[in-house]
Amino acid sequence: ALCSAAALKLIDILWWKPRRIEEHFAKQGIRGPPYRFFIGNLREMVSLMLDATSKPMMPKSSHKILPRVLSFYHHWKKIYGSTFLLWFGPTARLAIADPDLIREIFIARADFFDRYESHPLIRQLEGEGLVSLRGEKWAHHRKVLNPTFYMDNLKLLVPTIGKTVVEKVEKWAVMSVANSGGEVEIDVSNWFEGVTEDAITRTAFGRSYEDGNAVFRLQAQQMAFASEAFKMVLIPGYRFLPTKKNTSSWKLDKEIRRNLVKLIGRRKEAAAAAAAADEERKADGAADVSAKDLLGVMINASRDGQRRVGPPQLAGAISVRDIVEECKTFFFAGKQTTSNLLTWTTVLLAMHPEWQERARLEVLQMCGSHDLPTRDQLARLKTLGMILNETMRLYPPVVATIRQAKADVELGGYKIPQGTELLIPIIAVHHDAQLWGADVAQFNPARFVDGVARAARHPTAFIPFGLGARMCIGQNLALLEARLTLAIILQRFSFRLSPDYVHAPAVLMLLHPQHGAPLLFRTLSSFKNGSLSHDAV
Ligand code: HEM
Repeated sequence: ALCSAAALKLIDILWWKPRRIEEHFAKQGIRGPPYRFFIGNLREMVSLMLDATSKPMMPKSSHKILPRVLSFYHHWKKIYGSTFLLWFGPTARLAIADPDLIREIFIARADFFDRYESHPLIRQLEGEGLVSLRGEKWAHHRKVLNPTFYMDNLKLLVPTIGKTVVEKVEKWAVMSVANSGGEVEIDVSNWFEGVTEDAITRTAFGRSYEDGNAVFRLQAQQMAFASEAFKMVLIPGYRFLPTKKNTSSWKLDKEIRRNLVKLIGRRKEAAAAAAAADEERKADGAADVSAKDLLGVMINASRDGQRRVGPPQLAGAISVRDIVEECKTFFFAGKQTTSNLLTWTTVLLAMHPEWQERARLEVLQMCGSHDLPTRDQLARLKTLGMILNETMRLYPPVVATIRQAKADVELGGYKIPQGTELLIPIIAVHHDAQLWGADVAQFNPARFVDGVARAARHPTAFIPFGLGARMCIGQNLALLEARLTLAIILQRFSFRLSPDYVHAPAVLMLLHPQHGAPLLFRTLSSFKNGSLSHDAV
């Protein structure tokens, strides 16, 4: 009897419930591709995606990338309108691209929605940190981690990150001068990852850079195993099987934890010693300047939590496991997002040399041709800011996000049952001609000349970092890093697309160039002439 009850329940989940949900939405005028047993619309989605990514963009330099990048959305939107129902297996997702409804979901009615429950393997990849936490634990972590991303704190990183970028690009200068054509070819999509990894390591670990780097190396390996395992997602319980990859991943997990526990111990000792020295310095009247790295603020919060009385969950103590998970999350959320932004910006500046020239002129006027840009100079690079916004409009690194209704809720007159997932296709909002005008597919940074609020016909038309309380915590860091890196490159090089570049934006979790982004860099004569180190080459 137990068996047949379970079987009935399964049939309900896989067949009757989806049919009821379809009917519920159909009555409200919301339609979509029909549900198919167990797989939902996955087969059509995969086939649309494979078809779209089998050929490059046509015409070659077009920015009309929605049909290629989010082919299933583009395809069904044409048939069912911009609000429609689709099926990720037996899970219903309502696609919503109306900016008024988006505002409701993220701001006015945010209490009714949560981050959706991602697949356990995705969670393993992204860590059980800020991105996936919910409720009180999320709120506590967000409060503890926020100060790390205040501009006053981040600006302390500018000289260190800047120096690393300069050292890295100096190698291009040497190579380009040595090459007969005077140019060097670099696949920037790989190259920028090195830069953003460095920045995120410094933000996370500060003074413990070397140790932090070792932890991130192990996490990168573990992420590679998790991505492999993701291919086996249809085998239930696969991630618990003692396969070779799984056991290696478990071993890595232990090693990461061991390293972090050691590191935390050392940091606690150093903090105690620094506090003692600080007392002495304060007695001498010296100023206290110290960057708050992620690890430091979490260690402090864990100590504060322990000091408070009361049951541990109420005290909100942050455990070593929490710290491990947050490290994973920040590595995951902070590295490729920013390197993708840098990649698309350089690709677009290579495609639009007139904007590259304007950006360079501004950088040279503001920062000079050799000096490391300061944080204040970077903040005043208006043209570069407009270019970054226009890049994120057309090529948002995070193309979509998902929410889940915590309870039955009404949204713009629609009745949404508890548990329904909402798919917000950020990129479709950014490519909507009704919001941006007839030139929506043109790369035109000038549309941002009077600020973001005036660029479109709706305040919620531009959401590359999300919206509301769960908006990206790393936004300041990402933009500061992007301005710094681009300013340093523009000071020293002009660049164009390599003849090998194929314009093929695609989504693999994030928006990335499917066939890489090879660009040709040439050292500027203004830079060569003034630079002793290059004259010597
Ligand atoms: C150009 C670069 C970046 C883009 C486009 C981006 C985009 C986003 C978006 C769209 C969200 C919201 C997701 C949602 O509402 O479901 C988000 C959240 C988040 N981002 Fe970023 N991000 C970038 C860089 C970074 C960096 C550098 C870090 C870390 C240092 C970071 C850490 C996070 C975290 C932790 C969250 C979750 C916040 C929360 O739920 O409280 N991101 N990001």
